Amino acid sequence: MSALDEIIAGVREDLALRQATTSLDRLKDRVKIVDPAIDPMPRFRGPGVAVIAEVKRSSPSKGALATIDDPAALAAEYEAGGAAAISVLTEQRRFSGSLDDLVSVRCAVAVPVLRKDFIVTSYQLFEARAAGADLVLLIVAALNDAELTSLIERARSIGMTPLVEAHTADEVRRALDAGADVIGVNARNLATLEVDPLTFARLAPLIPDGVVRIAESGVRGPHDVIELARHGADVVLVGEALVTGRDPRAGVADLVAAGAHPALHKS
Ligand SMILES: O=P(O)(O)OC[C@@H](O)[C@@H](O)c1c[nH]c2ccccc12
Repeated sequence: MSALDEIIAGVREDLALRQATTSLDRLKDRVKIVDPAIDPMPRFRGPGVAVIAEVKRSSPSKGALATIDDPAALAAEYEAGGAAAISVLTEQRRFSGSLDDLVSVRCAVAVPVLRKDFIVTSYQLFEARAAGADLVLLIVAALNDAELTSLIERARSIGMTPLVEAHTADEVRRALDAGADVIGVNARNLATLEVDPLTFARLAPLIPDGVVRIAESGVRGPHDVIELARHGADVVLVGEALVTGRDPRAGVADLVAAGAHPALHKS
């Protein structure tokens, strides 16, 4: 089994437990009363490189990264540093996250919040929206074409923006065919968990102008942001470097400053 298959098997078990205690109808009722989702597009398409800062305690490849007792406080620091959005890992077994983390973060910041998880059914989309998420991650490698198309449409129908993640040229093509307008190029191969830093440069030319290009994983600092911007990144998504760094607010501010450099004018 690939690393991704193993993670998804665990996700499905945890999902079955939640489905047994909270009905879809109950989630739908909650979705009707939460604040409407915030549109991240103006921030993503604005000048400079937008930074999505991630609340990430651990990962299958690196193990424990940071304790993060107060995800809301961390998110507030990210926002103060200029983050355009906050990503919250909600997967429990490998990433030590939860939907409760997302709820706390949503209450603490005004910027859009991304549910970062392994979404395989529309139930998880309603959970995300009920918890206040504005964006959801959809991983092409975890879904067939029909599932991908229907999850994109369903996410939009309840106001959320789908961030569709690809790691290969074929996955970029599948994302575009399914109607994605925000594509995350993950430098990490989720089957082997290895990072190839050149992935974004290789795949970005396959993503047409008008579709938001997000570079995900392995971004260590301002230098990488400049390099990714040169290859057409509109947004960078950063976890490890920020949660293991000394000052999350300054860490985000440094990335934002690097991406705002006038020599990097976006078309
Ligand atoms: O911690 P990093 O290397 O900055 O990476 C962040 C983010 O890209 C990574 O957490 C991620 C990208 N795609 C995912 C899918 C599921 C879980 C996690 C991820």
